[in-house]
Amino acid sequence: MNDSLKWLDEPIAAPDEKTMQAATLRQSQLTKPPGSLGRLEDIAIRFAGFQRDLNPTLTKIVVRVFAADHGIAARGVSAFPQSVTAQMVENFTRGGAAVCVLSRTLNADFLAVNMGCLHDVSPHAALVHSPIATSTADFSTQHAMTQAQMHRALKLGADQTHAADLFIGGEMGIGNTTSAAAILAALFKLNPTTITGRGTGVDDATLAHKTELIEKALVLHKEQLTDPLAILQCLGGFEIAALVGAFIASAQMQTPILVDGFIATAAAALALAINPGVKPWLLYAHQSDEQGHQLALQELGAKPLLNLNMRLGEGSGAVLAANIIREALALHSKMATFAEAGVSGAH
Ligand SMILES: O=C(O)c1ccc[n+]([C@@H]2O[C@H](COP(=O)([O-])O)[C@@H](O)[C@H]2O)c1
Ligand SMILES: Cc1cc2nc[nH]c2cc1C
Repeated sequence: MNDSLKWLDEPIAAPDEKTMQAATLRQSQLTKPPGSLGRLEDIAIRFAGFQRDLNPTLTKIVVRVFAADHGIAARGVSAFPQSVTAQMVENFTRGGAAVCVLSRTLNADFLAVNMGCLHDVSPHAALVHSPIATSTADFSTQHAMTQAQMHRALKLGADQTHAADLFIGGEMGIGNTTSAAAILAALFKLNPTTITGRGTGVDDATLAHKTELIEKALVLHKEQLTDPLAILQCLGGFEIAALVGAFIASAQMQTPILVDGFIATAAAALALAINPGVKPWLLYAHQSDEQGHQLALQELGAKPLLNLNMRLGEGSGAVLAANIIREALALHSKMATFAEAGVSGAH
């Protein structure tokens, strides 16, 4: 691997088995029929392993929303104009976007990261300005980005991670469901018709056009689509590359990651293909309404926490689902045991 990418291969420690065993025992002693808190029990046990602490908490939550424009969007694959990417970045900095509202309730450490938009964005304390270019190139005719651009985007994403109780990576980029569908089709060798969806809400004709462009791109780049980094370079976006870098770096610093919707899942799939050690640190927040997300989750063997028919992106589904993790951890550490409460155990 190229020297500037060596960090991607750095080993990732596994969550602590001993603490998970102790947490499993504690779950069996809490005042409830065994297993009755369902997946909330597994979440608490996993977090005990993440934090090497029998009483894990969700206090420090880092939310980073990476935004970038896509060359493919000029082909008319979205229901919205490309100018919306930069406009939404302004909305993130002013706190008016869905992910901002949800992050505030959670008291999360929130920042937007401009990875490269067609339109200027005003400086703001809640905005990291890291543009790589004004947009990626149109991947239906050329590589979406140069190798140097991809390396920078991966590193800039990694730079946004910190040791924390949870990392959430969101994205914003008009056209990025086309990029994410192409990535997933290439990575899992799927027929583009099964994985391509309506994104922001395109009509039937635009969906057919979008699918055709992906089919064309997969043929054009065929020879190169043999490893995850080449797939990212040919078909990705700067914000998607930043997510890949952030997911790998988070796992390397033993910070669990809550994956959001369709685009974040494409980034997680690439991160896993690059460094499989990421796997135990990933949790999946929700099944997006984007057609293809269910299939992508299935390919990953991932079981999301929620299905609320959301398809917004921004990290919104993940920030929402973090509330469930917080409650799972509160139950785990604050419920009384049978012995403490004087409640009889099972026959
Ligand atoms: O996260 C998802 O599952 C999701 C599904 C559909 C759309 N989006 C968001 O919508 C934008 C991309 O949609 P589009 O139609 O422009 O490709 C981008 O900003 C995403 O955050 C996100
Ligand atoms: C308004 C709007 C907000 C978004 N947030 C994430 N993707 C988005 C796409 C649009 C169009």
